[in-house]
This record gives sequence, structure tokens and C-alpha cells, in this order.
Amino acid sequence: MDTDDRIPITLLCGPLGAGKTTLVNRLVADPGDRRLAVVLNDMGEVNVDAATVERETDDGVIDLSNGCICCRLGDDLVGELLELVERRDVDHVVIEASGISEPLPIARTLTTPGDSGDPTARFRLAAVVAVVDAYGFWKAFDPEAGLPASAPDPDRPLAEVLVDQIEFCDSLLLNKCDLVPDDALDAVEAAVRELQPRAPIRRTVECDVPTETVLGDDSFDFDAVSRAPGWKRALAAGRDGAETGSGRPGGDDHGHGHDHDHGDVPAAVAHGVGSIVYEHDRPFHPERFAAWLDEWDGRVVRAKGFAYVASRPDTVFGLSQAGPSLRIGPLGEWGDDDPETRLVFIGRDLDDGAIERGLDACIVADADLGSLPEPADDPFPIERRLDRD
Ligand SMILES: Nc1nc2c(ncn2[C@@H]2O[C@H](COP(=O)(O)OP(=O)(O)OP(=O)(O)O)[C@@H](O)[C@H]2O)c(=O)[nH]1
Repeated sequence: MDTDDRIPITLLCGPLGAGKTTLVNRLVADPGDRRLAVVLNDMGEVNVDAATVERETDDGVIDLSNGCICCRLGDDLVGELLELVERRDVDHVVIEASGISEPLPIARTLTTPGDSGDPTARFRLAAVVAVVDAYGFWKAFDPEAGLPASAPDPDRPLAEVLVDQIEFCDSLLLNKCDLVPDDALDAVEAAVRELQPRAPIRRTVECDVPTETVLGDDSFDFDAVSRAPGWKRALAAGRDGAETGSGRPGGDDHGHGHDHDHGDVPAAVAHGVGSIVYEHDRPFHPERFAAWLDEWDGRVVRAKGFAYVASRPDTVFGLSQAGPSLRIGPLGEWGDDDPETRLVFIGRDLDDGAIERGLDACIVADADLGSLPEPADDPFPIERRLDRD
């Protein structure tokens, strides 16, 4: 029997304009037998969403505007939540994070004691639900996608946050499906699935799902959600896999031993979505590797991992790319770990041979060893927007 009488929290994340408020309004209009409270976080000074939702919930809205709960307002959030349950009977809380919020720090705030008190004494995080705009996703990651010109042109500067939101969730609503043709939608879903192998994905228009699907979801598990991202699984499979050598096509076997539905795999294959893991225990030549990054394959939706660079052999370089933004810089030291490069590339119609050959050509040769740049002169860190046109 479930004896946990703490108040469940459902955390809604997703990019700007994906449909989070649309979903909140649905939940508020039809909460079942729950006394619902809503926390709305907006980046502007005036929270327009709060004004609309407030009418429906009476006193049950906390307006955390003018800041982002993932970075600045975390403690305010806990304080406000604890105050709310003092003054009002609440048996479920929905938090709508701002479109630029990263879900992981919010989840951590909600599950860790802080300056404003211990949220875990009164609350439990029930589920993190991502609302993703199917049209915006495809526009962000595939500029060639032949999508209807009549659809609104979403602002997509935050590809990395969008990917974080997809990677860190327990369930996902792929919303605005009315704006995307069916065949493109299959490809969008396959790409989202590759980034997020664990969470159920539901296609929606106007976030039209039964309340229970969202508020009845109790599946949050910090470890499971932290392990879930497609790139982590691909890297793990790359390490455990039988295949050796450098580049290794993934996509059809990235989920070995994991709990997601292998029935998804044909969709990924049918739409050419897959992942490639590149591993090497010899370092990259810094300049050749930087030049290779300049020639970035625009079909890569997501890349992540670690690089071993010859000019700084003690330093772990972290690489992260999401859509048009790419960053690579020092993360720490290898310490007792054997240095090695491990990179995963997720994308559509990836040419694994070309990626493998390109990266192999960056590996330092004995002849290079006398002519490596000094650490201060190597090209790292690199932060840039990729030209994907
Ligand atoms: N075509 C279409 N429009 C939708 C759909 N869902 C929501 N919208 C519209 O998209 C716009 C943004 O929806 P919101 O619910 O405000 O999105 P949000 O995620 O709360 O946006 P922010 O609060 O800015 O982050 C609104 O005009 C909605 O009416 C959908 O499925 N299809």
C-alpha cells in the first residue's frame, strides 16, 4: 500500500511556446478530484500566463516571474511551495517552468534540502513532463525540412536547452502535431526517441491528453532519468559492445539491456535516425580536430562526449552540440582514468564511415609529436554557432 502522503509535484518543461500553458489550462479545468495548485515561472516581469490561469484556480497560483527557476529562483520556489501548503489545502502541484529552464536543476531543488527548507518533507516529485513543439523541433534541427510555410516561425536560439528538456523527462508530449505533415512527424518522433529512449512519447494537438496521463504519472526516479539520455546509452553501449575499432554505427542496438520499447527501433531505422559512437585511445591533434569541428556535418542533431587532445594530455575536454550550437572546453583532469576519446553523434542519415574517417585523420601521428601547439596556443575552448544552411 502506498503510504507516502507527501504532495506530488508534476514538473512541466519545454521550450518557449511549446504549449505548456495550454496544458496547464487543461489540467486546471479538469483536475479530477485533486485540489490543484500551479506555479508559473515566466522570464518577463508580467506573467501573462498567471493572469489567465489564476482566474481558474482562485488562490492556487504562485507567480514566479522575472527570472528562471532553474538558476536563480530555486530557493524562492521551495519557500513559496512550503508557504502555499500552509495557507491552502493542496493535494497536487503543477510547476510550469519557463521555456529556458533546464529541468535537472529544478528536479534537484525539489529533491534536496536547501536554505528555504526541506521540500522532501512535504513534497515528492512525481514526474517531469516535457512539452515539445514538433514543428519547432524539426525547424531547429533540420533547416531543410519541407514544413508548411504558413506555420509560425518559432524562435530557436536555445537548442541546447531544448535537448536538455527532451533528455531529462519521464514522459513527453510531442505537441503541435497539426503543423507537421505525417511523414515528417514520424521522422521528428524518431529523432526525439533517439535523444530520449526511456520516456513514453505522445503526439498531441493543443496538448489534448487525459488529465490522468499527466497528473497520474508517478514515474520520477532521479537515477533512471539521469541515465536515460540517448547519448549516455549510446556511449555505454559503445563501451560494452562487442564491436571494436573506432566509429561504430548505433541506432539499432543502442538500447542493449535497457528498458525501452524495442518496437521503436524500426521507426528510427525507417527515418534514418541513428547514433554513432567514436572511441579512440590516442589523442587528437588539436588543430586538425578543431578544423574537423569546423566542417560539422549538419545532419548531426546531438553530439556529446569527451575528447583526448594531445596538446593537453591531462585535460578531459567535454564536447556538447545540440542543433546549431557547439561547445568544447576543459571539464577537468583524467586523474586515474585512462585518457580516451568517446563521442556520440545522433542524427539523421549519418555517414558513419565519413565521421569515422574524418576523426581518424585527426588522431595524432608520431610525426606530429614534435610540432604540437603549446596548450596556450591550441584552439580550445571553442563555442560557436554552426552554420547549418
Ligand atoms: N497550431 C497549434 N498551436 C498550438 C498548439 N498548442 C498550443 N498552441 C498555441 O501555441 C501558442 C503557445 O502556447 P502556450 O501554451 O502559451 O505555450 P507555452 O509553452 O506555455 O509558452 P511559454 O509560456 O511562452 O513558454 C498559443 O498561441 C497556443 O494557442 C497546437 O497543438 N497546435
